[in-house]
Order: sequence, then structure tokens, then C-alpha cells
Amino acid sequence: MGSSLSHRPRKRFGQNFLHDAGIIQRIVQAVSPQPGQRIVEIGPGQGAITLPLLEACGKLEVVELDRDLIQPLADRAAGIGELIIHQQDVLKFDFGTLAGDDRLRVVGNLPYNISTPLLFHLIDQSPAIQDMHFMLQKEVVDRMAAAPGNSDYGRLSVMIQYHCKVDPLFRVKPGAFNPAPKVESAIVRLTPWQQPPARLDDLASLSLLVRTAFSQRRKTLRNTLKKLLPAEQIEAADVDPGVRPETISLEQYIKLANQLSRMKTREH
Ligand SMILES: C[S@@+](CC[C@H](N)C(=O)[O-])C[C@H]1O[C@@H](n2cnc3c(N)ncnc32)[C@H](O)[C@@H]1O
Repeated sequence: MGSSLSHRPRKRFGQNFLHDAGIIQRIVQAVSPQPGQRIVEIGPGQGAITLPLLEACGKLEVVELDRDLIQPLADRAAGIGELIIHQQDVLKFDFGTLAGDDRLRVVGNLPYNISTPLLFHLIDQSPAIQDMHFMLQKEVVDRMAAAPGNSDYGRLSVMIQYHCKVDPLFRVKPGAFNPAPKVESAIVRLTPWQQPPARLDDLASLSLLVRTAFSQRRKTLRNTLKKLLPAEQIEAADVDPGVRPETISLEQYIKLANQLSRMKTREH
């Protein structure tokens, strides 16, 4: 245990360790781990959430990049339950290799510097996931949960909401961590939809369209989507080409994406 206590948090790994027992308890209660469930934790660090999760479910897999944290973590888990540690970069981790029969539950106080690419990496695998509970920068949670018309509404909102139901749970103050981050944090629950919210012909079209639309938030769709979808095609999807990207709902983006797929098919 001595070596873990002397570990100096590493900024490049986004290490802000949770020490507030009340917050740790609230997170574990929100996850509500049950014996036998397949749970994977991203970035266990010194085990703040890992150990109570392990205690509740008896077996846990974790993905941690920092080699120096592995042995102290294994030592702490000894006698509590079966902890399987993958010393790897989670952005390259194939969650499919963990797949048994039940869908995975994913938990993590995420390194904030990789949170957006990590969310996109995970939603690609969402059919294999039952739910995810994450600590993130509060502002990222606000963007994930934002509705059309809100200034936080953007690419992250549309793409996450296409895959998952987003439930912001509670806020966490910087003082709950060591070292304290500069920003406020929040816990969010993401539950992948069993059925997509509307019929989408292909995900690549939605992704391209949303990225292009929000590349210039202040311009109208007519202007930003010019090279992808002419105004009459936007109208054909029942969307007004004269409006800005932040006013378009997920269902409307799906209609536009289907229009784009149809055009691509016609061109080939
Ligand atoms: C914010 S800390 C959280 C630590 C611990 N779960 C806690 O709540 O105290 C983020 C953790 O993710 C790990 N990490 C950073 N980048 C990672 C990556 N690319 N893949 C896996 N783990 C990573 C860090 O080493 C660190 O342990």
C-alpha cells in the first residue's frame, strides 16, 4: 500500500483522485452493482470506486493506463474479490473482447482530457453495453444532455442522444478530488437505446452531416450543408434550410441523414 500512497498524481493521465467518501457512496448507489453483473471500470486509479464496486459484485474488470498504479491496486483488491486489470489505453481497448452473454455495465471517473474521443469510442460499441455511469466535466454533461435551441446543443448532444438516453445525476465540487480540478464535475448515466429513436439508413451519413452542420454554428443549413445537401433536398426532408444547426432536432437530423444516404445511393 505504501507505494500507492506515495504516487504523485500525473497531469498527463488526467489524474484527479476522488477522496470524498460521501460522493463515492453516491456514485456506487447510482450504479447499484449486483453480484454476477459484468462491470468494467475505466481508469480505476487508486481504487476509490473500484473497491466498493468489487465488494458489491465480487468480480470486476478495469482498464488503467498508468503502469505504476497496477500493483498497488492489485494489492488493495486482494481478499475483496476478483479484480482483472487490463493495463492498456482505453481508447484502443476493444470492449468486445470482454463480451460474455450479458451486456456490459461501464463505470468511470474519466480522465477529462480524453473524455470526448472516449465517448465516441464507446458509443460505437453501444449494443454490447447495458449502461454507463461517468464522472465528467459538468460542461460536457450539459452538452450531452442539451436540447435543441440551447447554446450547449451540438454534435456531442445529437450523436450521444442518437445512441443513448442521457440522465445527468448530480454535481461534484472540485474539493472532492485530489488534486482539485479547475472545473466543476457531474455524474451522468447513459443508457443505450434498445431500439434507435428513428430509422436511420446509415450512421456514417448522420455523423458527417452533424459534424458539417455544427462546423459553423452561426451559419444557416443552406450555407453549411451546401456541398453535401442542396437546399431543395433539405426541404425534402421537411427541414427549413434557412435555420441554424442548433435548432434542428435529432429526428430532423436523422431525416436529413437519410436524404443524404439516398442521394449517395443515386450517385453510385
Ligand atoms: C480522474 S482519474 C480517476 C481515478 C479513480 N477512478 C478515482 O476516482 O479516484 C482518471 C484515471 O484514468 C487513468 N487514465 C488516464 N488516461 C487513460 C487511458 N487512456 N486509458 C486508461 N486509463 C487512463 C488515469 O491514470 C487515472 O487513474
